[in-house]
Amino acid sequence: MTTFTDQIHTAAAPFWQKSFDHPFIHEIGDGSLPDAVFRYYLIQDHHYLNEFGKLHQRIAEKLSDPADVAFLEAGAQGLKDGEIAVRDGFFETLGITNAEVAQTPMAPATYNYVNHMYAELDRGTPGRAIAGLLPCYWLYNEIGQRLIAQGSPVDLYQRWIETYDSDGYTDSVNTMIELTNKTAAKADAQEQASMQSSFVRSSAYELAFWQMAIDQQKWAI
Ligand SMILES: Cc1ncc(C[n+]2csc(CCO)c2C)c(N)n1
Repeated sequence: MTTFTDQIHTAAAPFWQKSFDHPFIHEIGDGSLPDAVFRYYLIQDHHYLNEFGKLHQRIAEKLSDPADVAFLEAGAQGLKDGEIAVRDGFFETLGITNAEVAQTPMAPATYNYVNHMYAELDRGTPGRAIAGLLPCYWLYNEIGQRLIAQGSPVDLYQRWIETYDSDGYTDSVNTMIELTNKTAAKADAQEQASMQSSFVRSSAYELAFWQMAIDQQKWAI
């Protein structure tokens, strides 16, 4: 049976393929990604992850099923203890200080991606916001699985890849997929279409995020 998430995955497939083929991903794999690009990515991602955690909390406040609330609250907490903490090690390796992070504004692509997810919640529904969170989990898992086979000759990039290929991480992806399907099952066709566009837009923003890092995108012209 085709599930709702199979359907939206197919709708977003061209964006996902472009992420798999993106120079950022290839260069993580072969180790040629310039330090400065990875640094900029990490600083922007720090801003992104902070908002992503807050979004989990905000969505949880609007749901009633205790299991769903618990999963999203654990996600918010897990981000603080897990992914964000792992990144602290990366920051140390690359000499990224809190002051540098604070002084670096969100790049346009980061700002647009984060604001898209808030808009799906505040001007839309919790279901659309959940669909907007899903590419983050799922795309990185597919990228991790593709890259792990080859590995990276650069230790830091290898550690980045391993973050997205652990069993615990794959479990959280599957729970997020289930939550999206459960939410879609309660939605009418119009709401399902809105959930799909939220998912596809987040997939487009994921693609833009790699290029943002390569360009070290800024607001100034
Ligand atoms: C732009 C961007 N998109 C996705 C991820 C990956 N990611 C961020 S939070 C989370 C959930 C559980 O840790 C996952 C998988 C990232 N780091 N940056």
